Amino acid sequence: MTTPAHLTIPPPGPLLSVRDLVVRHGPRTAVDRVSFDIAPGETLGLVGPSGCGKSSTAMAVLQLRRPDAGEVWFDGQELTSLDERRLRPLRPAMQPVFQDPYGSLSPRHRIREAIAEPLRVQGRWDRVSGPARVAELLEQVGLDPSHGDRRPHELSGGQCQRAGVARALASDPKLLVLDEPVSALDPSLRAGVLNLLAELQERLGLGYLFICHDMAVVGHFCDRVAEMRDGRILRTTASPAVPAPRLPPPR
Ligand SMILES: Nc1ncnc2c1ncn2[C@@H]1O[C@H](COP(=O)(O)OP(=O)(O)OP(=O)(O)O)[C@@H](O)[C@H]1O
Repeated sequence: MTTPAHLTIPPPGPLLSVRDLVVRHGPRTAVDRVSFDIAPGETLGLVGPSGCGKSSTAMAVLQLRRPDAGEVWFDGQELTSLDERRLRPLRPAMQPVFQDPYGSLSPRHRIREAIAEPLRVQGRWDRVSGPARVAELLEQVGLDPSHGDRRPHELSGGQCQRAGVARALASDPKLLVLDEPVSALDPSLRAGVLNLLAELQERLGLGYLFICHDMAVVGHFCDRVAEMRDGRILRTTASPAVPAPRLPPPR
């Protein structure tokens, strides 16, 4: 039986749509008219040799570095045309997770405080629901409540990266920009963090821009892969239609 035309639901539009993005560092064009889309719940891998412009693309998508040209449509809004005041309320919905798990958390603050900070800054903290939300986030990323009382250097790299993910999730994001999120981790810890990211995506419908130089990881983890060279995207290919098996858990 066919569905009447007036009852069909249109497919959701892209969560992120990047159009002809240009980023220059002085005379050097690091990103040269790059375009791509990411749908809700989708992972786009961005791969390419060192210096090809992956991180510059990520920073420009996040508007942490304003691009020199092009458009970044996120959740229906064009970000490059917004001034900082109008951008501020949109920033929580797109969160970065960087390579160095220790570098993205203040060494002075306990993990619990680091996760609470976005809730406080965004005016979503109260004495009852705040600590409960932090406890829930710790649990969501597979950390014990006791990890919340430690400082970053008292955690392993993998635990610290999980804490960084929990802090990103505290902002209720729709998009995570993952810039080499497991490259600095001991190989035995990588699969655990990647499996966590896959589970969170499934549960929360997050879109991921996933920067990585390890093609084996990219093949397992991404729906589509964009290959970058010299600031340009050479091609975008789909991963195999059959979902790849989950990576084995860490030993
Ligand atoms: N802040 C900056 N000032 C000047 N040049 C920069 C700056 N950031 C990046 N570049 C240059 O822009 C180009 C792209 O760098 P980018 O870090 O985006 O590449 P990448 O693909 O992420 O590299 P890697 O994999 O090594 O992190 C490189 O030539 C780099 O040297």
